[in-house]
Amino acid sequence: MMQAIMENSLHDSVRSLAEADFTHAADSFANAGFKVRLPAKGILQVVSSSHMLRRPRLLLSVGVHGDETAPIEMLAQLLAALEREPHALAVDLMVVVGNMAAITEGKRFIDADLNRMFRSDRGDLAATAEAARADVIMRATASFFAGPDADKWHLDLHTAIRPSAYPTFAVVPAIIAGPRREALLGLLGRAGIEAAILNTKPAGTYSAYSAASFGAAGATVELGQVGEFGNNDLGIAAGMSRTLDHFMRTGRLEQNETRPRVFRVAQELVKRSDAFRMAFGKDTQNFTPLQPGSLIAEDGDTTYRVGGETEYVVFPNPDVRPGLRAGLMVVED
Ligand SMILES: O=C(O)CCC(=O)N[C@@H](CCC(=O)O)C(=O)O
Ligand SMILES: [Zn+2]
Repeated sequence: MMQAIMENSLHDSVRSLAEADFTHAADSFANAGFKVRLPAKGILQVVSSSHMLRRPRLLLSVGVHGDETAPIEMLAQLLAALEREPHALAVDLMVVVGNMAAITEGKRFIDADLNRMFRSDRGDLAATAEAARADVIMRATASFFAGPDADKWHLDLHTAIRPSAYPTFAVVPAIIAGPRREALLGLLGRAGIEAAILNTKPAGTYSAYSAASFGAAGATVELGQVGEFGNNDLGIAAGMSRTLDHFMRTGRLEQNETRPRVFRVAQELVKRSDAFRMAFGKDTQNFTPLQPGSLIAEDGDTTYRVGGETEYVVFPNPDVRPGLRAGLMVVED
């Protein structure tokens, strides 16, 4: 994969971020007077050195799944522009390149899905390579978000495996409520995110961890589909790129009336055994509607059926390990 990046002669900044090399960024922000920390490989923290300044804290993570490359390209461009004028940074910023080994291999994960490990109880995932990486990321996240009074944000940027009726959408931890949820939906709408799923089932994801542990307003954001470096349609991510650029340079969110279409999780499909079978193909596109009462999946004695209203299937994946989420069924909120 890295060789492919070289051959495509993509911009150096993409290669640096994909290889989690923050040397240039660290120098640039440090020379501009920021406190820069590199708590672990693939993690950069840039904070104001003035205690007087109360700035929003923004965490941007990419590559939590190694084959989801578009957000890496998008963020590399944003960081490269900021590095050229580092004084413009108006937020405290943390950048995480999630699963570096998987990025190098162009795979979703090496041993197991990193985005199910942001919790203390990992069951039989505890011995995987990704568990150690999750520990490192969680420690760095805790140090960045320490303290109760800051305005905290976390956008975990992904791409989806299959096509979607809404090419851009977000999964929003339902624990984010009230004005914080409104502000987050405003940010997502401004960024052109078409749908937002309110999720009450955290499933060990990174954005759910930041929300539950530190009160960060945030989401997992799907920006199009999985693709190789150099083959991504970054136009899909252009709205998010503009919105993040504005936020990082002003510390403020633009006013905005547009909101994503809001859904909420009606049921989580958990694969309990290798007998798990879905009633439709795993390439079924996200937000495909299923009629009330229809069969969703069978798993030994367990049968999943649509409830009393139309449900839409999101992330259908029967290939996950037993014990993990094999899909979400969502309804209009
Ligand atoms: O397209 C798929 O099936 C998976 C895309 C993806 O990685 N989605 C995230 C969503 C995380 C969340 O629910 O907040 C994931 O499954 O980890
Ligand atoms: Zn992902």
